[in-house]
Amino acid sequence: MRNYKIPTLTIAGSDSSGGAGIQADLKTFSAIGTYGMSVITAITAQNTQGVFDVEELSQNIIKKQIEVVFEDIKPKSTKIGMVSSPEIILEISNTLKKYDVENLVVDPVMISKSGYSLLKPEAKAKLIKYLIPMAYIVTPNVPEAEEITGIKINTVEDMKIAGIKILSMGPKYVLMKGGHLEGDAIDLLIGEETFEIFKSKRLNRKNTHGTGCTISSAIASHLALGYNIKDSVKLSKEYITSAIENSFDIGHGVGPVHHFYKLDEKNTKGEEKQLILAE
Ligand SMILES: Nc1ncnc2c1ncn2[C@@H]1O[C@H](COP(=O)(O)OP(=O)(O)OP(=O)(O)O)[C@@H](O)[C@H]1O
Ligand SMILES: Cc1ncc(COP(=O)(O)O)c(N)n1
Repeated sequence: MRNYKIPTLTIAGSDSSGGAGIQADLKTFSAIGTYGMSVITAITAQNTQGVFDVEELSQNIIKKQIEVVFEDIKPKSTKIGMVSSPEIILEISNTLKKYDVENLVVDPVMISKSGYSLLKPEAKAKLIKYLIPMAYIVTPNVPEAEEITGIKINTVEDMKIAGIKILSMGPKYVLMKGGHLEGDAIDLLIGEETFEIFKSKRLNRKNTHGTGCTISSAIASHLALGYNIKDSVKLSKEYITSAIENSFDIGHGVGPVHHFYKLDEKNTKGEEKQLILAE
């Protein structure tokens, strides 16, 4: 059910090496089949080996990007990733409040896989106060959920307790991602009357740069295409599992996951299209 005319927006940081951030989000939107748009909050000088520098964009240009997008092409879903500072969070929250924002996915990005702090410590309280309550779904990983709730997470039961605490902060749903625990990769979808477990085998792969950005953008894409929350998470979990399974070595550090661009089943003459894979 791809629809290249369904607009989906990411508000996030740029990753110059293309594995995470805005670049991963736009690749995911295209692969799943929606029209991707972007509001850049910060530029990172980043590669597979780490984040080397960050420059935040001004509040003014962040606000203007959001305004001109919403006033021209209203997104069917919006995903928020790296937001960096308290001022940027306030600007995004105040600007989004002027619009009818559908399907807001908040990925509370804090620390990159390489250990660089992408959210200033003083911004955490603002993220909790302003962005989490606006969200349709929040997608924390284990360390992020620990930061947000103050609860230490070692087991799936702890994930559930922390997830329920985040739900009480105002979003409609929480997807607690268990990629950082040991054993199977277990994610929990928690809502007022919802509790679903999404489980996949843990894949032994080193190249997992951008997994969090990818699954949150996949959820945003599926919601925009009209899937309900459970199906959106189920299909997005399948997407990230296959993207990790096919992740590859590029650069000298932790490489990116692989985005599959599915072709539409039929071309305009109704013929089956052939996918040609390059070696
Ligand atoms: N080794 C793995 N094998 C299979 N699935 C995994 C693996 N690692 C992570 N996942 C899955 O990938 C998704 C992202 O989870 P993770 O907890 O890694 O997010 P994240 O830490 O936010 O990512 P990032 O480090 O990019 O910010 C989840 O669905 C998780 O279960
Ligand atoms: C701009 C930006 N946003 C998000 C991430 C998190 O992704 P990861 O944890 O895989 O490094 C990142 N590295 N860079």
